[in-house]
Amino acid sequence: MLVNITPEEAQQQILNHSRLLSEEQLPLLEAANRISSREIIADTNLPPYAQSAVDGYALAEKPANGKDTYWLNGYLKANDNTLVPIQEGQAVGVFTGGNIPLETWAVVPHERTITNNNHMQVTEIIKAGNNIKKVGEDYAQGDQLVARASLLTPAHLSLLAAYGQKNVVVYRKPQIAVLSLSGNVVPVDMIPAPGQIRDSNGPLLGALIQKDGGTVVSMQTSFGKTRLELKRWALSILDQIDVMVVIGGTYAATDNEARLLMEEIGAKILYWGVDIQPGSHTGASLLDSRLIIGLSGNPAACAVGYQLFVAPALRAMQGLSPYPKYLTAICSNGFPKKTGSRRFVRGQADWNENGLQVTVLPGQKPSMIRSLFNCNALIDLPAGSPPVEAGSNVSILWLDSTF
Ligand SMILES: Nc1nc2c(c(=O)[nH]1)N[C@H]1C(S)=C(S)[C@@H](COP(=O)(O)OP(=O)(O)OC[C@H]3O[C@@H](n4cnc5c(N)ncnc54)[C@H](O)[C@@H]3O)O[C@H]1N2
Ligand code: MOO
Repeated sequence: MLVNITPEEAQQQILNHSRLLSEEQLPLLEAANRISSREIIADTNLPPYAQSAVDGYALAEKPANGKDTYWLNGYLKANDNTLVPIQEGQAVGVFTGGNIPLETWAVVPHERTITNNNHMQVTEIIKAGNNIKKVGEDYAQGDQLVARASLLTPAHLSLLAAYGQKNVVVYRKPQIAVLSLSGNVVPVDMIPAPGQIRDSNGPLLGALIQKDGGTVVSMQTSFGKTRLELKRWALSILDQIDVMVVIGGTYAATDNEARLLMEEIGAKILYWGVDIQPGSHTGASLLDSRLIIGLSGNPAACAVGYQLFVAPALRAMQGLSPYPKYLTAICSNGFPKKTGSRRFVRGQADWNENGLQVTVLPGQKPSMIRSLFNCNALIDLPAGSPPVEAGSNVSILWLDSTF
């Protein structure tokens, strides 16, 4: 077992055991915000035929001197056969998105023409190819429509619909169980006695897990449960889940509830203790190839631990790049404390005319929830850093799933 390691070493341990999930096929609309598990290649051109971009007239050739009169040879409806080439001196009426005759030189919008019985005169200069949507100008046969492991956006859904894909194959959602193990934590619907607090970390993680594409299969507190009941619950839920997150009970040297529970159910401890603040009391284990991740109980420690250790696992399991982006930002208000261990300070990052700025949010004690509001970045301060002066550069992790 590794002890008191760096967050990068802990992430590596977790990623070593974050298996890519199996696939499922979903109707197109249900696939929004899911991760494609296959590359999709265009089997035809888009558009498949040359089409008109306007309601107007397809011309056989360039108008003489920029203006000319054509013989108007009827109208092509959107689904009419267009294999008949347009004849010299002719114009054919066409519709937006509809087919155009073979060998059309350009299409002129009807408001740039004057028609008189079977004659049509072009009133403005146009150029070759004007208002023609060329075959494959959007996507050509063989182009990549969706890369494997892409987050399916509204643009993807639109493109897949244009290609007639009613269903999409995606990675299934990671299934997660959350257990709050802290002795003084009670469920949300209970009135806490003196010394007790409500489980606020469970819902925090539940919401983050859903943002990161997971499903919360079960959320429990240890309140009122015997050790044996907790053990039975953990073992019974195991075959329904991919990851178990255990909150709290991670610290005490001899009475470490989280580690004891993991060991009692037969999990192999991968590491315990990570050299960071907040959230140093954190560890992970493996049971039947499932990860059990233990996070510190203090709310901000639990939140930081989720971003550093749980979110990367969920991303990796769905085929996404596990790591959040590291960026350099100007710290607009500074941070007054020097650091002992490496510290992850909650911040709000945004761009303005001076570049990327980050503001240290109020309420930085690990026991407080306040710093999670508006937090979209973790400021990564190295161990032994002096206080951060306002206006200096800091390194930030740009969070994918904000609080
Ligand atoms: N002598 C020492 N005492 C403590 C140390 C230390 O190094 N030496 N570290 C402190 C730090 S930092 C933390 S973090 C906690 C870690 O404790 P645990 O992970 O064992 O967590 P618990 O004791 O179970 O809980 C701590 C605290 O967190 C709150 N909590 C826990 N679960 C929840 C929940 N589901 N929702 C909301 N809040 C929760 C609660 O206030 C607990 O009292 O140890 C310190 N002590
Ligand atoms: O895990 Mo504690 O800060 O280190 O809250």
